[in-house]
Amino acid sequence: MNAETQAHQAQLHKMFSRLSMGNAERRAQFGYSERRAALIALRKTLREFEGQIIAALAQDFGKPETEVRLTEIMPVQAEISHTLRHLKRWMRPRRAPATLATFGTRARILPQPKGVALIISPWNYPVTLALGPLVSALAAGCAAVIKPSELAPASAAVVSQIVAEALPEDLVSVCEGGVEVSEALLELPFDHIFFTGSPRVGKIVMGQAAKHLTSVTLELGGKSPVIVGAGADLKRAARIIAWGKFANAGQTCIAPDHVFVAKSVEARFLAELKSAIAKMYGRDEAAQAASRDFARIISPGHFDRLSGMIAQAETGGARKLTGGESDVDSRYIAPTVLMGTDAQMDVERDEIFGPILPVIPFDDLEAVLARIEAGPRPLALYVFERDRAAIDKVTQSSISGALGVNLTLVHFLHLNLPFGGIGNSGLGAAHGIWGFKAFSYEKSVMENRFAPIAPLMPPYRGARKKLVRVMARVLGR
Ligand SMILES: NC(=O)c1ccc[n+]([C@@H]2O[C@H](COP(=O)([O-])OP(=O)(O)OC[C@H]3O[C@@H](n4cnc5c(N)ncnc54)[C@H](O)[C@@H]3O)[C@@H](O)[C@H]2O)c1
Repeated sequence: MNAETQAHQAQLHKMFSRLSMGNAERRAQFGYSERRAALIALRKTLREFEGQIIAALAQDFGKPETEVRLTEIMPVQAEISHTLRHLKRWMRPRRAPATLATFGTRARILPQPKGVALIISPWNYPVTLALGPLVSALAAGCAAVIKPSELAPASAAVVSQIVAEALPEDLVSVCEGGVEVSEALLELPFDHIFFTGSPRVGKIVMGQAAKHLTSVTLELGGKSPVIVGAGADLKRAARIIAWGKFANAGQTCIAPDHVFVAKSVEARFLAELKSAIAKMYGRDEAAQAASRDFARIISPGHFDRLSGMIAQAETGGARKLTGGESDVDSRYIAPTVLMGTDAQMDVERDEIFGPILPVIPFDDLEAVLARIEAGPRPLALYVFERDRAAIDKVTQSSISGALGVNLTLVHFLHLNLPFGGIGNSGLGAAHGIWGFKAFSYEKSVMENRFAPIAPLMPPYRGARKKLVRVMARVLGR
């Protein structure tokens, strides 16, 4: 470890100590009114920084202004408003009725802040995925350290400014920087880690958390399949799938990764898909490249990875329905639909996380469900159908973080639903009360009023022995 790294680590240590030393005081003083005030301050500052947020995301990866408003600013505002409406109820201790064995006691469940939380966020929605979890942390009464992604540095700087402006530094700190900052932070004994990112790094985070037995929420990624059944409204399905895929240039954790389409409607679906893309982003290659509504790829590394996926698929015999054009300087990859891909190609094996959509025809829904079952658990699974029996079949027989029927993406906005994955796509959940619970510990508090405890104590002889035997029999029933 060099001197600079050592100095940096000492600095992080100091920051962590400052935050965690205030834990007991914070529990006593960061009550409903104070949490409410912090959330209102965050909402106000977010509004004041709208212009800077839009500029930062344009700089980081050409994210269109309207998409920024819709997916970076509005979701955080909505999370704050929802929390303000419900926080008092979430914080209230819940009465736990006595059971037969605990007759004579009074009990309640008291949600308490876990302490100091670490929020590690990715680059693809750099504001929403840093400040959204922060809303839940503050609601729960935690202090927090945010580590934004180094791949979206302008957005990370704005997140840092917003936090510094809205909240005291002994409550929330932002640590900008790369993997080394994340690694140094993961050495510290945080009380909860909320990680959003890839399954690969999620495993590292969980491994590091295990060293301190720190609890984790893991919001991960993976391949989210779409099933377009023979009974789907194809025009509507095509538009909704194209939007879900190509928003943020496909760099969305719950973006449709690939489409399975019933063979009987494949040709009509592909025609509708082509026309939906043309309608949204432009009729020809030049118009699409000039579209102000289509984002760029985050980094040269990801640009190369995605270009490699297209090249490998084409070499292996896949055909393009539309797209495939790219420009390395601006990191532009056109909305691309591929047909004739196979299971050996990277595009069918790895999470795509870019504007490439393989469309795979099927004869047998059972076989599609078996293939999904055989792979890692998806974060989202989408089905487009009008036939209720087919929808029910997919709903009952599949496991995924969420199931969207005749929609893509918008379940992220439903704050009365838990948002999270299972297995490879994550652990735990975010949003609304589930976000609050992620950062809270539910403490059992039990008071003795007139519980008959004395007869349970030794020496076990005579009448007492008999009584305990009868009690054990009755209570064990
Ligand atoms: N479930 C969700 O809500 C959700 C949302 C957005 C993105 N994602 C997923 O995130 C991924 C894309 O984001 P990304 O590329 O920023 O993910 P990533 O896992 O590469 O990085 C996420 C964060 O982890 C840090 N990090 C990277 N390597 C690390 C290491 N070795 N040790 C410690 N920290 C490290 C990064 O600095 C960054 O802040 C995709 O897989 C996507 O599906 C999931």
